[in-house]
Amino acid sequence: MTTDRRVLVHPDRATLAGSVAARFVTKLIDLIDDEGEAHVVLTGGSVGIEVLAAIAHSPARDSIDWDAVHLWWGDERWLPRGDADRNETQARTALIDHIAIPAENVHPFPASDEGLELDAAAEAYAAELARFGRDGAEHPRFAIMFLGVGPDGHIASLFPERPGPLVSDRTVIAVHDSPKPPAGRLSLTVPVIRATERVWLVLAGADKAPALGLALAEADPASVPAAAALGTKRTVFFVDTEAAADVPESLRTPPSYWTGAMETHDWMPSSWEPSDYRRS
Ligand SMILES: O=C(O)[C@H](O)[C@@H](O)[C@H](O)[C@H](O)COP(=O)(O)O
Repeated sequence: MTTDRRVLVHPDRATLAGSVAARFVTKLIDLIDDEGEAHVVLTGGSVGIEVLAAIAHSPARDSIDWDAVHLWWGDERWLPRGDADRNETQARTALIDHIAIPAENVHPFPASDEGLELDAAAEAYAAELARFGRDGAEHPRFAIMFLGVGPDGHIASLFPERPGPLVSDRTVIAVHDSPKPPAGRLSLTVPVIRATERVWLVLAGADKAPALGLALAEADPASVPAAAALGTKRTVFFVDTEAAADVPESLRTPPSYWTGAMETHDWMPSSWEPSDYRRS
């Protein structure tokens, strides 16, 4: 586990989404070359879905061997299959419907109209995770996990001052009283997030600035769940200038650096690192 966090600041959310998409495509190609497969966790939320749409628009997306990719979700809203507010539905519309990924490689959470109660649905998803765990692991080895961040600092459906961020004995929880609608939700837990190799947090807008500042200051995860988001290899906050308002100037990438950068991202080698800044 590394506690190293990086903050990459982009001039606006469109540039942010394009930058993350470009990095995702190149990283995924490398991961599949090296390891033969990659398990990826998607997020709901506006920025997370914009990233997926940007991946769909990347000319390089067809260079990915999607047969080797498994898609999972960090959380889901307890709604009927196909509901426009389900994270799964939005991800399918933005990306999955446009790529040649086998249906069995897509692992959505159960939906509310499939005959399960919410708690049983959490257990069912935990069982699906365990089916792909190697050597008795409770879940697959996740190569990349996307996470959105709420203005209150929540990630996935782990909300501040609720039991969720503190759960450590399960991989999946049912949330019955989410402060963000709908009330019913399913979520991966912190131990799964922290077992992930690369945690990529995507956030934009001035209302996210306090949460970002507190997460970087390593606030108590019970109050700021985003502070618990750490990957075993890399933790990156992809943000826009508005969300970065509370990030010290010394840690920010100058917006001018990014101007025009999008035209070149699609073909940049995966070893390319923008002028990101480490915290220490
Ligand atoms: O189902 C959801 O709502 C989420 O997965 C949630 O954790 C989301 O990612 C954040 O609330 C950020 O959402 P925005 O980017 O829309 O602010």
